[in-house]
Amino acid sequence: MTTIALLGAGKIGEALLSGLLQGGRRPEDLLFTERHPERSAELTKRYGVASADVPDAAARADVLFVAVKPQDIEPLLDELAPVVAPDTLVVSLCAGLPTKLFERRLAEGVPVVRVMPNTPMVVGEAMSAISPGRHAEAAHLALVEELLSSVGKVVRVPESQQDAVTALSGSGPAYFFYLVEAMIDAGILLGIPRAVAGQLIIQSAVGAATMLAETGEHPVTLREAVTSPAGTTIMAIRELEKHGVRAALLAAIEAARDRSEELGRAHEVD
Ligand SMILES: NC(=O)C1=CN([C@@H]2O[C@H](COP(=O)(O)OP(=O)(O)OC[C@H]3O[C@@H](n4cnc5c(N)ncnc54)[C@H](O)[C@@H]3O)[C@@H](O)[C@H]2O)C=CC1
Ligand SMILES: O=C(O)[C@@H]1CCC=N1
Repeated sequence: MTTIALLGAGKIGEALLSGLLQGGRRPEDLLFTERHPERSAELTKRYGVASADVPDAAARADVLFVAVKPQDIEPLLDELAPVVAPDTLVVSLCAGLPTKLFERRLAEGVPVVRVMPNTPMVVGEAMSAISPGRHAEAAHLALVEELLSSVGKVVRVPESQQDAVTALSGSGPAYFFYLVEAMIDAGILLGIPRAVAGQLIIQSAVGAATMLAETGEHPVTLREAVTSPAGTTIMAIRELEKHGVRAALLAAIEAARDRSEELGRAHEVD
């Protein structure tokens, strides 16, 4: 059985740990490293998975998932460099960091796969985009695809698109949460109790997302079906257009893409 170690068990690391267990991986085939001892103890208690230090994880695991913040990567790379064997697969979940960074710092030939997942991983509905580094072969990509399929959907993209993917689906759930939050506020404005407004908006979001996923219809077609001539919806759409919501989304996602590129440039390699 493949042994998998998660390096950094925060929000994404824990979501992956939990998803891999739900997908049938045994606790004894999983390990994690975590710099906060109380966090380690909590996770071991919750999932029955042992913690390890970085050299131990590198010695025992076939696959290392790197799930620390991009800003915390350098000390981890210092620890990993002397202990990662060339046949260990390194999978980075870090926003912005190019596979070249890992290839430059780790032993020659170490296969690296870059992944951009998202937090719906906690409910098995992640969208993960994967890209191979220079030494990653078809079998490595297939293994990463299989592992991430236990926590959601997976697509393959060229690494040159990963900063854009980070802005779209990596950060994407935050934009939907923001929209839901604003719509619940609108319910409060209109005098609906918060709990009822929440129920109305969340079920509308679930229904709309399910229609998008299951009907295969274009979002424009689905929106037009809600928008009756001289009805209520068109009055709201006019306000959204007047306030530049579409342009704001384009600019917001472009800014997120730029930040992902900037996070990578902080560790610039040729
Ligand atoms: N939160 C999100 O929605 C997404 C995050 N990501 C990426 O996933 C990575 C993790 O993000 P989060 O889980 O949100 O961050 P987080 O801050 O919740 O988790 C990072 C964890 O790594 C631990 N850590 C840091 N340095 C360590 C070291 N040297 N050894 C062991 N543990 C160490 C920290 O104690 C923390 O628990 C980031 O690189 C982020 O860009 C990717 C997609 C979505
Ligand atoms: O905000 C961030 O930097 C991370 C990466 C994508 C989603 N969250």
